[in-house]
Amino acid sequence: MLSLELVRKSYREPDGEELSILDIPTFSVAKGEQVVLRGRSGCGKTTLLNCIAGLTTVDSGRISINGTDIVRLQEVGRDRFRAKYIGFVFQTFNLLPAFTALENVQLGMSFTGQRSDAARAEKLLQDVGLGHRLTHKPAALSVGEQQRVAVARALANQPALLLADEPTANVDPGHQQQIIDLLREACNREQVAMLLVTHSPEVADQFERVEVLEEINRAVSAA
Ligand SMILES: Nc1ncnc2c1ncn2[C@@H]1O[C@H](COP(=O)(O)OP(=O)(O)OP(=O)(O)O)[C@@H](O)[C@H]1O
Repeated sequence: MLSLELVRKSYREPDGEELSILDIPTFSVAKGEQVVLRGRSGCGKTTLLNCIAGLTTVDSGRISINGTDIVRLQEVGRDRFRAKYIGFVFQTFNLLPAFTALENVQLGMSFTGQRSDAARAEKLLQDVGLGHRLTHKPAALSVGEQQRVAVARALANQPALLLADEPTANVDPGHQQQIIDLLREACNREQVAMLLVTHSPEVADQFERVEVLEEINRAVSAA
């Protein structure tokens, strides 16, 4: 469902130098497959997720999701595609502070153009154990609860691909496993493919497929 071919991404340094971050000959994830992505700090994991989500443009290459090469889409088309097919759980949650937990999840739906479905949003929040926190705003939620809202929001549009960037990094150890279990259950239930970045060996050990970015990325191995 996800396949990358000859994907290159570099950043321009303040001194004008080009810094090559990604040079990936090939990488793919099958429908419903759950893959962990590891690698040293700064090797390009977040950059890769952002490229796959179309949040960052690549220099060249092909990123195909369900048969559509998102690199070839114009910005508006890419935004629509992302809203429809991709769920993203960020390390820092990125919840909208002025909106309640329920509204944050509903907003995840409205971006896709589908009618905002309060019943589904409520069910998603119940599934992550927050049925009693629907009308609370992020500031009134604990860090672990905020991350659970973010998980529910990422699933709101019934994505085909879930990208999770260190979703347990800011959560205490007691809640880490809960977040991982929630993500895995949701992916199993809805046949969602997942690419999960984590630094935690305990988390990585729970997955059948663990990829190390340095091993699939020529830019890093050459550095
Ligand atoms: N917008 C940007 N402009 C210039 N350099 C950037 C930009 N974003 C990231 N970088 C650099 O690209 C490299 C890869 O960053 P990235 O955030 O993808 O790494 P990472 O593997 O996710 O790191 P970590 O595990 O610490 O989160 C780093 O050296 C970073 O400083």
